[in-house]
Amino acid sequence: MSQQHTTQDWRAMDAAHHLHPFSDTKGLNAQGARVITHADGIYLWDSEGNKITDGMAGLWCVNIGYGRKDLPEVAKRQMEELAYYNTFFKTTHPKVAELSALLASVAPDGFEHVFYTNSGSESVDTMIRMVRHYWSSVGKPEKKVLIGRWNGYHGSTIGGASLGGMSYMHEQGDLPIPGIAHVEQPWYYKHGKDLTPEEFGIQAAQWIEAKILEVGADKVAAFVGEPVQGAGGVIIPPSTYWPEVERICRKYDVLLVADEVICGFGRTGEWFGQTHFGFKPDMFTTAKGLSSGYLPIGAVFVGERVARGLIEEGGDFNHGFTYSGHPVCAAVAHANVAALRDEGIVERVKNATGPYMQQRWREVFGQFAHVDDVRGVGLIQAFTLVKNKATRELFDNWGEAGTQCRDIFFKHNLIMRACGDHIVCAPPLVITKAEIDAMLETAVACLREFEQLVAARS
Ligand SMILES: Cc1ncc(COP(=O)(O)O)c(CNc2cccc(C(=O)O)c2)c1O
Repeated sequence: MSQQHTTQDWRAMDAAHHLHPFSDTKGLNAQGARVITHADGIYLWDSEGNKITDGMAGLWCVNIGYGRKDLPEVAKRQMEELAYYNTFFKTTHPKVAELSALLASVAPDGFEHVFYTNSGSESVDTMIRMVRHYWSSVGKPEKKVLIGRWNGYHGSTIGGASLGGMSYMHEQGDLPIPGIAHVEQPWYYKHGKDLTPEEFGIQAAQWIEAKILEVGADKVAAFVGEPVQGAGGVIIPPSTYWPEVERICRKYDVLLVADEVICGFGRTGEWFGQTHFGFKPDMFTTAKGLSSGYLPIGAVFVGERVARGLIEEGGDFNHGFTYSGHPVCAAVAHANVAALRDEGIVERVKNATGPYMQQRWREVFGQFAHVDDVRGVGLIQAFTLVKNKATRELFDNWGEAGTQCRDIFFKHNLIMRACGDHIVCAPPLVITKAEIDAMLETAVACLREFEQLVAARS
C-alpha cells in the first residue's frame, strides 16, 4: 500500500474525480468510500487495516481467490514478450490460440469455438449480434427477437441492459432496444402458489412458449437465461424448468443461450451451470471466473450449429473489439482456468465445499423468524428476508430490509450482497470448510442483530 496517502486523501481524490458504477455518487461522497487496499484468499483489507471476509468473491468473479503469485508472474512475462497485438486482419498470437484450445477442452461437448470480449456485457452484446447474424446467414433474417426474463441480469451495455429484466435500468437510456421481449422469472417462492416445484418449473417454462407464440415463432431468434439468476437474487429454478425450456426452444426452432457469466467456471460445482441443470444451449456467454477477475476478459462459447452457420454461410462477421483476445488477458485466463482444473478447485466445490456450504447454510439460516427460502447450489446461495414466514408475506418497501441487513454485515467486516430482500453469497471457490464455519458464525450474529431491529420496530 502506497504510504504517501491517507484514507482521507484517497477519499477526497475519489470524491472529487471518480463517478462510481451503480452508485448515487452524491450519497456515496457524503459517507466516503471504503478504500480496499489488498486481498488474500477470501479476505480483503481496507486502508484502516480492517480484515474483511469477502462472501461475494468481488463481484461473483474471484473464483480462484485473491493473492495468487502465479497469475501476476504470467502477466509480467506476457507483457514483456508481447504486451499487445490484435486478432483482426488475419493475425493471432500464441496465448489466445492456447486459451481457445483449453476452453474447448473444459466446455461441454459440442462447443469448439469461442469469441473474445472484455466483459460479460460485451459477451452478451456479441451474442445478440451473433444470433441475429446467424439467422440472417441461414436465410431467416426475420428471426430477430430475443426473449429474456424479468429480473434477469445481462449487463450494462445497451444490448445487455435491454435483454436484462431490471426495469430500473430500462428507465435510464430509453431501453429496451427493439426486438427484445421478457417473460416472468421462475421464482417458485413468489409465483409457485399451490403447485409443487416440479409442476411450477414446467409452468414457468411454458410462459416462454406463450411468448414465442405471441411474438410468432418465425420472428423469435433466441431465449436467453442465466442457469441461476445471480444479480436478480439467486433465483434457482425447479429441476424441471431448464429441460422443458430446451424442449420448447427445439420445438419452435429458437436458439437457446445460457448466460454463464456468474455460473461459469465452477460456481455451481460443475464447470458450467448448464451441466448442473441438465440442458444443452446453442451458445453461452462468460466472463468473471474466466480470469477470476485478475484481468478483464469475456468469451462467447459457440456451439456446433451456430458455429457452422457463421463459418460456412456467415462471411465476414463485422463485430469485435480492439482488445478481443488480448495477449496478457488471455495468458492470465489460461493460467487461471488451468489452475481451477489442475488444483481440483472445481472438483472440490462439487464434492466437498459445495455440499458442506449447502448443508451448513440451511442449518444456520433455517432457524430465523424472518428468513425463508434458504437455497443454494455449489457455492452460490441465498435466503429471502420475509415479514411472515408462515404466510410467505414479504416486507414492505422491497429492498429496505435487505439494505439494512447488508449494512449490518458490512459493520461486522463481512461482505454479502442484498439483491432486494434476497441476501446472497458467492465466495471465492477456494474457501475452506473452516472458513465457511467462521463466515457463517459472523453472519448468524448479524442476523440476530437484524431480527432485534425488526422486533424493536414492530
Ligand atoms: C449473468 C450476467 N451477465 C452479464 C453480466 C455483465 O458482466 P460485466 O459486468 O462484466 O459487463 C453480469 C455481471 N454481473 C454483475 C456485475 C456487477 C455487479 C453485480 C451485482 O450483483 O451487484 C453483478 C452477469 O451477472
